[in-house]
Amino acid sequence: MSGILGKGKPGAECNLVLLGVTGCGKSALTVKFLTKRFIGEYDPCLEDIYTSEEIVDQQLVTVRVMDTCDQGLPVNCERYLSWANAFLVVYSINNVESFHGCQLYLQILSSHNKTFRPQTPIILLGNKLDMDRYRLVSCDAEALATRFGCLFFELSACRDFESVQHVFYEAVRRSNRGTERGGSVRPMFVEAFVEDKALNLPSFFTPCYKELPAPATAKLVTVKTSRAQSKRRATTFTLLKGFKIF
Ligand SMILES: Nc1nc2c(ncn2[C@@H]2O[C@H](COP(=O)(O)OP(=O)(O)OP(=O)(O)O)[C@@H](O)[C@H]2O)c(=O)[nH]1
Repeated sequence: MSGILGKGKPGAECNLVLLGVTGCGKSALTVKFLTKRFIGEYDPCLEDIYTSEEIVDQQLVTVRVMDTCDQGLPVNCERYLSWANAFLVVYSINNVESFHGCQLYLQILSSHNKTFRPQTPIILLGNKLDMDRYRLVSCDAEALATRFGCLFFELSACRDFESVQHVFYEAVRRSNRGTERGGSVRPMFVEAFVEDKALNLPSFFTPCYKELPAPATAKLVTVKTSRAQSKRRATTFTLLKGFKIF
């Protein structure tokens, strides 16, 4: 198992796993990536895998996203450890416990990576950037990302879609690079991109509360239920119907 985004090869696939304590926004980020919408209500017991055909760097990729539900501490990690091509470890910037939860996940992933080659890329994600005025986690996160050699982004599931898509696409790219990921990756902030004019980045990184039009590229293709330990099964349709979409 490795990043399998083969150049020019049809049928590239990438399995992404979202980890983090309850309420950090894994489902909101997943649904935002898949539908461009922010979800306000959710079923905290849902764990599913969603599949979407994406064009990443001119390459068609089947991206599978596992939105996990550990209901507290990480358990039965085997269900995603060898399945994943990249991990997105999520916390809320306004919740210290969620940040502590990330540290636990990073330790598990790190020890898995020590025995697993090529190493599976990890991205640390500070979610709920729109709650910046209630921020409780800041530079600790940057230090944690550096310590575990992962990329670091801050973003918001209820802000612009492009920032969320950028992070998911970066996970796909990293999964392809595999061992190229060094031990001391420079931490990155989505918001830092906005301020760094020298980088000459496209304007879509500007934070934005406005919802974008209906999904075009992020169409849902298939849905598989594969919960090793969660309580309820549901198709994407039911999941999306069950959510209140703003
Ligand atoms: N303000 C704000 N709220 C968010 C954001 N992302 C998620 N939320 C809210 O946070 C709550 C939890 O979000 P979920 O996406 O269900 O969190 P989760 O990590 O999937 O939680 P579990 O399914 O229990 O593991 C919901 O009320 C969301 O509406 C965000 O970026 N900003």
